[in-house]
Amino acid sequence: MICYPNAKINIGLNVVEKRPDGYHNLETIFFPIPLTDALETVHNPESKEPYLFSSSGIDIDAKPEENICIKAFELLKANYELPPVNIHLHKMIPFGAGLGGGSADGAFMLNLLKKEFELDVTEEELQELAAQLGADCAFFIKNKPSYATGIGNILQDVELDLSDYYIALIKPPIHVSTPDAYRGITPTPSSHSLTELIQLPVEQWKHHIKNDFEQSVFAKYPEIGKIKMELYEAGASYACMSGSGSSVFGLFKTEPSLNMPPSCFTWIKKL
Ligand SMILES: C[C@](O)(CO)[C@H](O)COP(=O)(O)OP(=O)(O)OC[C@H]1O[C@@H](n2ccc(N)nc2=O)[C@H](O)[C@@H]1O
Ligand SMILES: Nc1ncnc2c1ncn2[C@@H]1O[C@H](COP(=O)(O)OP(=O)(O)OP(=O)(O)O)[C@@H](O)[C@H]1O
Repeated sequence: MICYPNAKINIGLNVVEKRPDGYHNLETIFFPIPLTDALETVHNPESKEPYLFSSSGIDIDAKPEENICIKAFELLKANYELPPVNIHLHKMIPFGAGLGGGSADGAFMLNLLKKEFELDVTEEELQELAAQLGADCAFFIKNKPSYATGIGNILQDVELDLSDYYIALIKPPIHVSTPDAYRGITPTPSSHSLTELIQLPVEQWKHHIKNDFEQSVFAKYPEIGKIKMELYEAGASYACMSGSGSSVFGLFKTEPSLNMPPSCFTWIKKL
């Protein structure tokens, strides 16, 4: 069986407070986008190993057992009977990008194994397992535009139709560490909820919807802030860094023509 784990963008992100466990409570809108990896499982009854893992595409430079797909497999196997399986990941979503690609692979792996082996596991149970893999993973079980609070794992559906827009996604060759990005922030409660602010026309979002990571990340890596400026200069209705960076996205009414350096990953698509 095959599936296509997709990336997400964060439309606004407010880091509200630091928790005693070291994590942060936040407020964000998760929006799925059609930039995908491919993940395949093949039942291999002859194998003596619980899994055989292979990968292609972008090299993520991790041992198989460090791959979040395998962490998801092991987590499910600790709770349910799983026969031997061959797993192949074709990696296309840049990582260290704030696009949640690793989290998507983990969550989709859980769903794929559930389907392949017809496991009796509810969506709620899958969400709980996913949350153990990473703060962003629970979202990818639902994979619908969502308002997220808590550490990003308390989810509420939101109506958000961006099908009139093109998205341009730019990832410079910079890896932003998520824990470092959180350390760079002074948490502040927000005065208006993002569920209210996304009701405004997209053209007004730039005056109201921000990503709290931008200030410290742009100060450390001015190139990322410059990309956001260039997206506005190219006519973006709204532009924002995704998650803790380093990718930046722009929403455009018409297909943009961009002149980004070849070292940047550039992806443009009608939503
Ligand atoms: C920046 C975001 O992508 C926004 O969607 C997420 O908050 C990050 O989610 P993620 O990559 O799934 O994060 P995890 O792998 O669970 O955590 C990585 C590290 O980020 C920090 N972390 C993460 C999420 C959160 N709400 N507060 C945190 O402080 C913690 O130091 C944690 O050790
Ligand atoms: N399937 C996977 N996809 C991406 N990275 C993975 C995966 N499995 C393990 N990793 C490791 O996780 C690290 C990337 O995590 P990181 O959190 O930066 O990226 P991400 O989960 O793709 O997206 P985000 O930047 O939104 O959190 C890499 O160092 C990589 O070795």
